[in-house]
Amino acid sequence: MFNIGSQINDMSRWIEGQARYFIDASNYKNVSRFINHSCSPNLVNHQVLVDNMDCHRAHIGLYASQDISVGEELTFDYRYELLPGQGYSRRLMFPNMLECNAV
Ligand SMILES: C[S@@+](CC[C@H](N)C(=O)[O-])C[C@H]1O[C@@H](n2cnc3c(N)ncnc32)[C@H](O)[C@@H]1O
Repeated sequence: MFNIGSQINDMSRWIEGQARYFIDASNYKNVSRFINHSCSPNLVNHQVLVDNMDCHRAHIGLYASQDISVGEELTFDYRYELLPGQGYSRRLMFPNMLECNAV
């Protein structure tokens, strides 16, 4: 059996401490590169293990957090941080750009 909890904690250490992995869309990208930031987004992100249980290869999945109308812009919160055992809290992915008044 795999210990998912410890793998998730490993992932939080990358992000909180010496992050060894990041997503760079300069060479390989998908449609998610067009999604803008919002402080009140209609998408949330979760790590998703695809094909294997290796958290080093986790995908970032974007999921609707509410009903979304046809033609409505999709947005997610760029502020993102994993905390051990707590899912995610917030950290600016683009620190110079986007501040939200509400935390
Ligand atoms: C992943 S891209 C999003 C798609 C981009 N707006 C485009 O048209 O290709 C991230 C960049 O979009 C811009 N951006 C994203 N959200 C924004 C927002 N809420 N307000 C202003 N600019 C935003 C910033 O320039 C940011 O570096």
